[in-house]
Parts: sequence; structure tokens; C-alpha cells
Amino acid sequence: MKIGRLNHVGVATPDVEAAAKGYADLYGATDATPAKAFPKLGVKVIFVSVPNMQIELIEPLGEDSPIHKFLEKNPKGGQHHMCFEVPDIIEARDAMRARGATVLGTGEPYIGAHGVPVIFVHPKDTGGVLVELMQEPGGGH
Ligand SMILES: CC[C@H](C(=O)O)C(=O)SCCNC(=O)CCNC(=O)[C@H](O)C(C)(C)COP(=O)(O)OP(=O)(O)OC[C@H]1O[C@@H](n2cnc3c(N)ncnc32)[C@H](O)[C@@H]1OP(=O)(O)O
Ligand SMILES: [Co+2]
Repeated sequence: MKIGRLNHVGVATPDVEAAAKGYADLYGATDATPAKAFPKLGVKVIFVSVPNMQIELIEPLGEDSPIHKFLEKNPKGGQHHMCFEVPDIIEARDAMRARGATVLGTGEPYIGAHGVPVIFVHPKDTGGVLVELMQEPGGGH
């Protein structure tokens, strides 16, 4: 398994709308999706498109959100994860495990905000950076 293109950088924020306005006002990054809630994933998301990838603004939905504690530690928000595309998410999951990394949750890929299966690799195995792997559109079995 070889890692693919950087699809997005996840940025945690207490307010995705305010954060998206900040990217528009400060950097002219006005190409943004409407905010969308993913209750099962515990986040509200806005994707801000820039020339070669996206910024994924994520706001916690409730205290069970996987980013709730992150925002308690970083109340203004901050860089949260990087997401790379892989050709086949199952092959990637198995490769992570075979290479000694911890795949979060049950290890079963689940549908993320882009509508394709994703996994997350624990930051303790990746030099302190939370990495998400997502099946590249049109990839997989
Ligand atoms: C999937 C939808 C969407 C998409 O792109 O499709 C998204 O990306 S949504 C993104 C939000 N969802 C997730 O992040 C799911 C996976 N994440 C998790 O399961 C948790 O965030 C986890 C386990 C990485 C951390 O959970 P939590 O903060 O509640 O646990 P701890 O406080 O015990 O943290 C353990 C340890 O990890 C360090 N940590 C936490 N978050 C990060 C981070 N974003 N980057 C780097 N390190 C992180 C934390 O400081 C602890 O370190 P320690 O040295 O043990 O204190
Ligand atoms: Co993501």
C-alpha cells in the first residue's frame, strides 16, 4: 500500500461558519460548501476548496464528538488531522495493522464526509499527527 494525494487538512473549530468567513476574508478562499451536520460522525463540516486540496473545517456535535476533548484543550481550534487518499481502504487498513499502527475504532472503515470509506490511524503511531486515510473516489474492490 502506498499513500496517495493529500485530500484535505482537518481543522477543528468552535464555529465552522465563523472559521469559513475567516478563510474567505483573510485569504480570499471563498469556495466553500454549506455547513453540513454528520450526527453519526459527531461533527458539523464545511469544506473550503483551495487549488490543490481542501480545508475541512470541523465543529463538534455534542460532548460525545471525537473532537470535543481536542477543543477543550485548544478552545480557539487548530490543525486536527491530515487526510490522504488510498486506492483501497481495506488494503490500507490491513497494511497499517501489519506495519504496527493502531487503526482507531473497530478498525472497520466507515463512510466519511466525502461519502467514501475512511479509517484513522492513532497519532501515537504517526509522530503525533492524526492521519485519516480515505478511499480515493472510484477506488476499492
Ligand atoms: C470522518 C468524517 C470526517 C472526514 O474527513 O470524512 C472527519 O475527518 S471528522 C474528524 C473527527 N473524527 C476523528 O478524528 C475520528 C478519529 N479520532 C478519534 O478517535 C479521537 O480524536 C482520538 C482517539 C484520536 C483522540 O481522542 P481524544 O482526544 O478524546 O482522546 P485522548 O485525549 O485520550 O487523546 C489520546 C492522545 O492523542 C492525542 N490527540 C488527540 N487528538 C489528536 C490530534 N488531532 N492530533 C494529534 N494528537 C491528538 C491526545 O493529545 C492524547 O495524547 P497523550 O500524549 O496521550 O496525551
Ligand atoms: Co477528515
